[in-house]
Amino acid sequence: MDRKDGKESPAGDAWIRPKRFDRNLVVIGAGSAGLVSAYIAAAAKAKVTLVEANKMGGDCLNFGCVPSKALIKSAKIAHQIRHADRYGLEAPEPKVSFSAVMERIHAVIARIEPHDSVERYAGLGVEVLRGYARLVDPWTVEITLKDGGVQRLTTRAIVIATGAKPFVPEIPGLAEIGYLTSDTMWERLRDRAKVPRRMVVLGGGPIGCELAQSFARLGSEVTQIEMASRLLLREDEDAATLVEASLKSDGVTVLTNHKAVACGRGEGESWIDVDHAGTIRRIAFDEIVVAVGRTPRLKGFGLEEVGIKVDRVVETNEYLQTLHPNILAAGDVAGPYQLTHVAGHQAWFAAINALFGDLKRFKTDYSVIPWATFTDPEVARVGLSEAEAREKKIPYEVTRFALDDLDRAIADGADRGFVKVLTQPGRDKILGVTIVGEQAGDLIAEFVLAMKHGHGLGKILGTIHIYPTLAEANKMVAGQWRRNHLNGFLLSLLERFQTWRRG
Ligand SMILES: Cc1cc2nc3c(=O)[nH]c(=O)nc-3n(C[C@H](O)[C@H](O)[C@H](O)COP(=O)(O)OP(=O)(O)OC[C@H]3O[C@@H](n4cnc5c(N)ncnc54)[C@H](O)[C@@H]3O)c2cc1C
Ligand SMILES: NC(=O)c1ccc[n+]([C@@H]2O[C@H](COP(=O)([O-])OP(=O)(O)OC[C@H]3O[C@@H](n4cnc5c(N)ncnc54)[C@H](O)[C@@H]3O)[C@@H](O)[C@H]2O)c1
Repeated sequence: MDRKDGKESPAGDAWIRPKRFDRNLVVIGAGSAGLVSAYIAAAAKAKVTLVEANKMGGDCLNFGCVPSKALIKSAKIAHQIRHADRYGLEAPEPKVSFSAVMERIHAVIARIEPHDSVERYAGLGVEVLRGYARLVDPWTVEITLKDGGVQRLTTRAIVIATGAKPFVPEIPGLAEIGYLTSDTMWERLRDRAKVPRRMVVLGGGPIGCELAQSFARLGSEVTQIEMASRLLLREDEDAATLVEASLKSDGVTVLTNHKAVACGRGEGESWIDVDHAGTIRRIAFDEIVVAVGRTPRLKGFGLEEVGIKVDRVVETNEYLQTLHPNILAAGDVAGPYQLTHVAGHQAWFAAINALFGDLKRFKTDYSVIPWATFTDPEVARVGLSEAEAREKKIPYEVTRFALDDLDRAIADGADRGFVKVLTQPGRDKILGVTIVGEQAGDLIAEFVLAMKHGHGLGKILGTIHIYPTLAEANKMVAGQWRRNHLNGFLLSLLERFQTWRRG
């Protein structure tokens, strides 16, 4: 094909498409999206190169899901020790060795590292290059290798899986005083013997809430600052309210409707000024963690140079193709979600469409996407929230089951929370589920499966659940739905029948 053949690249007239290619696929970034894309390509017998500039495993393994969940576990145990008297045990103030907590976090990362290692992927048939990749044209990737040297590869297709990084707002003085983000905190706090005494967590999203609660439980005085009117804006208010109450009971000072306006240092300590309805308040701290969202890594590796728009995310169609159909994107860099399991889900579509898209393409399926925020209580969701249903004007009915009515939750002292199911009016078809409670992220799996395969609440009600488990909450909510929809006419007929049978 010569340069005038626009079939593969409508924007590619300025470049000459190679006649032959070194690779079937080059994947840029070895996080969740890149690893899965490369693995699928290798499984499909493609010649695939995976390029990683920093750490194999990307953000999830090194700076995100894995370290944060390891931190949450230590914090939860500290919390359980502190409140052991609720279970008839002595409740000493836990002695936290913060350096040991941090060491454990790094040990957990090290345990999981082999799953994402160069060796593992080489064994699966993926060539892994450590270095920084840059698009030269729609079919050529130049890699500045970590060990020195530059390598150019021509490739039929490219998957952009460069992820996202913490967004740092322009607050006067913030850069000068020094701040932590999820990218830096795990190394920067690694050798601290003690947990920071006073911490500010900027942001009330999932990252801010998980970190604020964990540090409070480990002994920090935490102030969490959120400029919106409440925490966890993506979730329904009833769910966020329970999380906020829990954070407060753990000692977090939650400041909603507070906007950070300036930072500085004076009299030996750092401070942040927050504006609440026109009143400025100063908060002193030892460490500040900025957790106000994550921005896709879009710049500096040639996307704009090949004409791809990079306003917010890499612009793709429903097949994850950019304006060059042979350049696709997956994971945080593509959006619309920023979740490891969605990155992996998209990766299948990106890899298959990259390799076979000119023969058959598959539309990315976002119909049933679950997620959880791992605060205590956890908040898990799949499908519509009430707020979304209202906004989209989708008719719905709500059925709730409160965990303080569930035997196992009562026995475990885990009775804060609820299961809330949205269904189509008059039908058991599930539109969305929110679960707040212990292990909500695990409990929701049953609803994810039901929604994925079109099973309604009736099917969940008809399924045996082990007694006594937290999972029974799912059946309970289905039972509640059934009771709400009993047929009055049928019931009165039954009553008359039974009366008649008694003679
Ligand atoms: C604190 C925290 C907690 C989180 N917790 C959860 C959770 O519990 N559950 C969940 O589902 N998600 C969670 N997430 C989100 C999750 O980490 C991300 O959604 C996921 O890592 C996205 O994967 P990705 O492959 O798109 O990007 P990444 O994991 O960011 O990988 C992209 C990789 O590309 C590399 N790269 C970038 N540019 C180049 C280049 N030009 N050349 C070569 N390499 C390049 C980067 O070095 C990086 O390693 C959390 C995130 C954070 C920060
Ligand atoms: N358990 C999980 O699945 C999990 C955990 C952590 C992160 N993540 C992913 O990472 C993404 C990023 O999370 P996040 O919590 O950083 O971002 P977010 O966008 O979810 O929340 C950021 C919050 O910060 C607030 N904010 C923004 N600017 C502010 C300012 N200047 N001052 C005060 N508040 C400000 C926003 O109003 C918002 O509520 C999430 O969208 C999620 O997809 C997932």
